[in-house]
Amino acid sequence: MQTTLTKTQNIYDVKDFNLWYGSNQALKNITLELGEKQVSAIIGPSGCGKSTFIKTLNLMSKLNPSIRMAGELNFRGENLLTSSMDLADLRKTVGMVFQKPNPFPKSIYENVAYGPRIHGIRNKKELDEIVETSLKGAFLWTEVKDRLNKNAMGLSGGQQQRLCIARALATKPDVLLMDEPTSALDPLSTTKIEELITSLRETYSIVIVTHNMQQAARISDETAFFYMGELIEKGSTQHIFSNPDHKRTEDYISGHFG
Ligand SMILES: Nc1ncnc2c1ncn2[C@@H]1O[C@H](COP(=O)(O)OP(=O)(O)OP(=O)(O)O)[C@@H](O)[C@H]1O
Repeated sequence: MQTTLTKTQNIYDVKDFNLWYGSNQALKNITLELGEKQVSAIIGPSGCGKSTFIKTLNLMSKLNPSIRMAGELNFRGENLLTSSMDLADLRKTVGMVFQKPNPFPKSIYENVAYGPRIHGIRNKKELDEIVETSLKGAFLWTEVKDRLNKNAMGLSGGQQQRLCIARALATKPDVLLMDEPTSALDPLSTTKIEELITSLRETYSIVIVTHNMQQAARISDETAFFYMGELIEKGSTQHIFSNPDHKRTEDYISGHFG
């Protein structure tokens, strides 16, 4: 469990947020704030809406035409549901890492340089610097610095996931969304990613969906518990794991259901 940081401001302020897949309502009246430069964990049983929620934070949900959203999804004070913010700009600021590592079938270098190139950086020296800084930031540099031109698909699963984190860091985001980033990894790779998240928390606001209670307890500052599309409670991780307000939260954390 992380020591509490002095909270400067909230990066997200979600109010009365609802989401439907066709006629099926997956998120119901969600109201919560997500703090800047801290790790916020989203937990809850399968199907409670965790992935749906995290995907709305960079409007990935807009890719699915059956989805309808209502309410407020304020990012730095701007409601993403009504704002004209460019989606590419939003996704540059709000990076995402998925459950299964998904590097491009290109070289390690090209995976990291891809985002900055799309955003107009052409200078080789500048790209070299971004690639090195991002790989260092993702704790991968020493393992790959001598084979940057080798295909990323030749890396181990854990290395691929750290490469995906480096790829997200390369566009200099403020927020990192991580949807079960370690569920496909072995325990050693999981530990490395957890250490990485703890180090990134100094610089980035991180939101992580996890099924792993110990992981949420180890790395997050705040935890939100979702159940059947509703937010049951959210608070400091210490509070949620030691003395939650709701019995359902306690039952879930103690393994009585889910
Ligand atoms: N693409 C989709 N189309 C229609 N319904 C969906 C879609 N994705 C999710 N749902 C529904 O939305 C609800 C929430 O699903 P979601 O995947 O967000 O839950 P989750 O908590 O992330 O689950 P898990 O822990 O199993 O990944 C479920 O009822 C699910 O069936």
